[in-house]
Amino acid sequence: MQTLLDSTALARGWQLGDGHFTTMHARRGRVRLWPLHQARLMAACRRLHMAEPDWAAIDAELTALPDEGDRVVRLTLLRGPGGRGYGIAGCGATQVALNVSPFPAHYFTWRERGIDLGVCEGRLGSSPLLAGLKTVNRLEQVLLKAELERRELAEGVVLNEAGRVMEAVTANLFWRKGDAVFTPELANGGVHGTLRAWVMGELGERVQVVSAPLEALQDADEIWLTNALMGLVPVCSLAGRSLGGDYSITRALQQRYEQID
Ligand SMILES: C=C(O[C@@H]1C=C(C(=O)O)C=C[C@H]1N)C(=O)O
Ligand SMILES: Cc1ncc(COP(=O)(O)O)c(C=O)c1O
Repeated sequence: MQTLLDSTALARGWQLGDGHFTTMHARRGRVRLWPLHQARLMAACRRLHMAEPDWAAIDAELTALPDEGDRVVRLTLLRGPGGRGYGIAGCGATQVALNVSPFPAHYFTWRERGIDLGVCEGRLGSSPLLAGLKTVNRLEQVLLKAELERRELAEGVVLNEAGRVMEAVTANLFWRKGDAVFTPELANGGVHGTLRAWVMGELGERVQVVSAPLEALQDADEIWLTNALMGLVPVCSLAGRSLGGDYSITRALQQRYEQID
């Protein structure tokens, strides 16, 4: 499925990476956590000074998804045609591409069995203007994913240049020490994940948003990753050290997440 994309809008996307996107899980024809995806898209449009897309047209497309199985639905918004160079004055309506693809089945295995988490050598740069946004500029993640592939790692913790824990390559992360739950502060980089927002809503004030060194993770009783496709994935070991197998919060959150659309 592909909609409403013309070559001039693609030109800004190709030439400048001038757009943002979200990747969603559709189950039996319904996009899970659509309100959180839409809220992030709206926030990104505001921060990037992009016009909002035609939400009614998008709703119509999403409503027409096949009522079966699991699918990946990627919604990309690119700034409309116009402007000169970087300039955005006079750019037209935001352009939309909706792509549906098969769901990566290994994420179901990851949810059940957990994964071994590495620590990436590559670091994230500081980018306060773009922090939290899922822009179509994802070259840092492309390079980090290349590192995972080279080292045959399922996923890896990514630090920033100051050595603070930021996220994983394709996911956000949480950890628990005793009763306290933590997630990295993302004021200078990273993606404000929809599943991260959902977990923070579920756990409320129990979650502390912190700037933490790798040692905090190494000292954790439980670690889990989140993204809209993988859901909540328990971490069995960090850099080769077992975490002890207590997945209590991860399992409780997984159960709650299963019950919602
Ligand atoms: C780049 C996309 O989505 C991100 C990347 C992955 C992945 O590499 O597995 C998964 C979810 C997103 N974080 C995309 O084109 O959907
Ligand atoms: C770098 C990065 N961080 C975090 C996330 C998690 O975001 P979400 O929960 O919306 O999937 C993703 C992908 O989805 C990502 O690519």
